[in-house]
Amino acid sequence: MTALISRRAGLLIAVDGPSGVGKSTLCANLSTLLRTAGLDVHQATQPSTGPIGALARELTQTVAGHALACLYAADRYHQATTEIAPRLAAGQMVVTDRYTASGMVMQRHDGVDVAFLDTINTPVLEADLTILLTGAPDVVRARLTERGAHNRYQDQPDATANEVAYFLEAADRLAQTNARIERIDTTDLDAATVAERAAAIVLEVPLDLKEAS
Ligand SMILES: Nc1ncnc2c1ncn2[C@@H]1O[C@H](COP(=O)(O)OP(=O)(O)OP(=O)(O)O)[C@@H](O)[C@H]1O
Ligand SMILES: Cc1cn([C@H]2C[C@H](O)[C@@H](COP(=O)(O)O)O2)c(=O)[nH]c1=O
Repeated sequence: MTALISRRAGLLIAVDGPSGVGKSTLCANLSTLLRTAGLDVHQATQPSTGPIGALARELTQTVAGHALACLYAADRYHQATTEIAPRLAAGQMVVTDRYTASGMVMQRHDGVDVAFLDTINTPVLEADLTILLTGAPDVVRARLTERGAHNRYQDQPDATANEVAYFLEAADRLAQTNARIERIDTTDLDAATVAERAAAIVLEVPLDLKEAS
């Protein structure tokens, strides 16, 4: 897949996976470990903290389907050009909490078809590495329940099992585009161990990936 924005430096690391699996926890812990290792890390999140991201987050309760999918995709494109690409060009590593895979998955809950989601989520800026967190659905559900739902998707009892399956499918489709995906099964791992494994993976990403664009 051709990235439309050229990158001169820095790596884009996407952390993705089902709601409640531990993405935000990992992004915080991973960023700390990578900074300790001497890297200059910028933490991003999808939806972004910008105006389109705020709108997407707000409208998730009342808007559904194709319209919401396009709003999230618009936020991703805007964030790629205004927030992420400049950081990469300045030589920072960007760690993002959710990215393309979430776009390929989340509006499946609303019945949007996979081909449409894959098309609108063709990345304007491809992640150099996607770390997909997965886990047994009952374990992920328990984490989500303990933390509390953030929106209507997370309130649905069968959402977790569906998301676990949808993300694994999305990872397979991304892998077919030569995207680099690494899965971590978090079922039996504590948060510190997940972060250590993720940091080891990130630090092994070949630097020549930076030149791909
Ligand atoms: N490896 C782990 N083992 C056990 N609990 C964990 C682990 N990682 C995170 N948690 C806990 O699980 C809950 C959900 O974690 P977190 O908010 O990081 O998930 P998330 O994937 O970012 O969720 P969302 O997609 O809803 O934002 C939190 O209470 C967190 O402390
Ligand atoms: C990127 C993206 C996100 N969403 C939804 C999924 C979650 O319900 C929220 C983000 O909440 P979080 O608990 O802070 O992770 O946004 C989506 O529906 N589509 C997307 O592309």
